[in-house]
Amino acid sequence: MHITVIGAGAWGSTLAALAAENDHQITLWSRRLGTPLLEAVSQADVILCAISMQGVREISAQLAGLASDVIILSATKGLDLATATVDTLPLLPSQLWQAAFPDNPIVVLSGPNLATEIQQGLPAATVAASDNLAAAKTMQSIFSSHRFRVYANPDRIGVELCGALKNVIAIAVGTCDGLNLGTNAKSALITRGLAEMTKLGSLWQIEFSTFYGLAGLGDLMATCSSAFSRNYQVGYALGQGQTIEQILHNLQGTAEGINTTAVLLQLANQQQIELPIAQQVGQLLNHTTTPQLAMQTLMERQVGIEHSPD
Ligand SMILES: NC(=O)C1=CN([C@@H]2O[C@H](COP(=O)(O)OP(=O)(O)OC[C@H]3O[C@@H](n4cnc5c(N)ncnc54)[C@H](O)[C@@H]3O)[C@@H](O)[C@H]2O)C=CC1
Ligand SMILES: O=C(CO)COP(=O)(O)O
Repeated sequence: MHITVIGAGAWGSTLAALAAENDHQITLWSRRLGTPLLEAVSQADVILCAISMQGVREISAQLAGLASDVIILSATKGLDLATATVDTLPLLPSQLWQAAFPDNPIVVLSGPNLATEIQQGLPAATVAASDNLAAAKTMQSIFSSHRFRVYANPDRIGVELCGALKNVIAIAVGTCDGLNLGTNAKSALITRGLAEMTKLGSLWQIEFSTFYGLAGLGDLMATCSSAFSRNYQVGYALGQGQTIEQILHNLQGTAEGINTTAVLLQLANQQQIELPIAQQVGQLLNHTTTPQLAMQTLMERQVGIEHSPD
């Protein structure tokens, strides 16, 4: 098949290499290359979008007149700040694609997939999620190999939401590690982070089981335990006392959790819900708390019942 990969960053180039290993024809497009976007997609059977969240709306608007059988595969992990209004939930990247191309099959690729490890040839598994199961299975056949296992899943929105939310928790867990607070604290934060993710998921009416799959718990574990994760790196450096400005100056690549935190804080405000971890991450990023105080605030919250929805 002919696959046009939009975005030649860490993830786009890694996915392009996986598909090329399976003898698919690849066109890699990046805004830096100067090739017209419409020319890059003119032969495509599949358009794989692996750019940062901030570019998805703009790029999807630039692509007009696609044949309705072109599959759109979204690999971005974020939430759209512009669509978080009082009456609507913020849109996920695949929903922006669906709005631009209502007749095309849309698939989301998400899972514990640190690009650096995959580039090193290490094994990994992921999820291709779509309400169009045939399209999800096509993605399985394009990307699966002895070192990359692709599971199909019908819960596109749930899988995609997990990928966006875990980045916020990874910033918190990175901060905890940067402060050297130990394994018990880290485990507590990951587990309560998963509870915060499922609480948010109920707004989208997401299947509980999705949170316990590769895109949920799987990706949460990977992102919260690896120094390759940019979100974890942001948190770790905050915990070590750096400012967000210093961190962003040195960061290689995108840490989507920063913008996703801003979207979640807006959502928490609109829906009048408490998101204890995201709220502390937001304050850290806005310089209105310190790493030590953020962790202390989480520890000193009123204790409650473990599996209560609040
Ligand atoms: N690196 C990883 O391990 C993984 C990353 N992801 C997700 O993939 C997405 C991209 O991540 P990376 O490739 O790692 O980031 P990166 O920072 O390496 O690359 C981002 C790419 O997006 C492009 N881009 C940004 N804004 C754009 C715009 N307005 N118009 C056109 N292109 C634009 C950049 O030119 C660059 O090619 C993120 O949403 C990330 O969460 C998902 C799974 C794994
Ligand atoms: O999503 C990822 C791993 O699955 C990559 O995480 P970072 O964006 O934090 O590097």
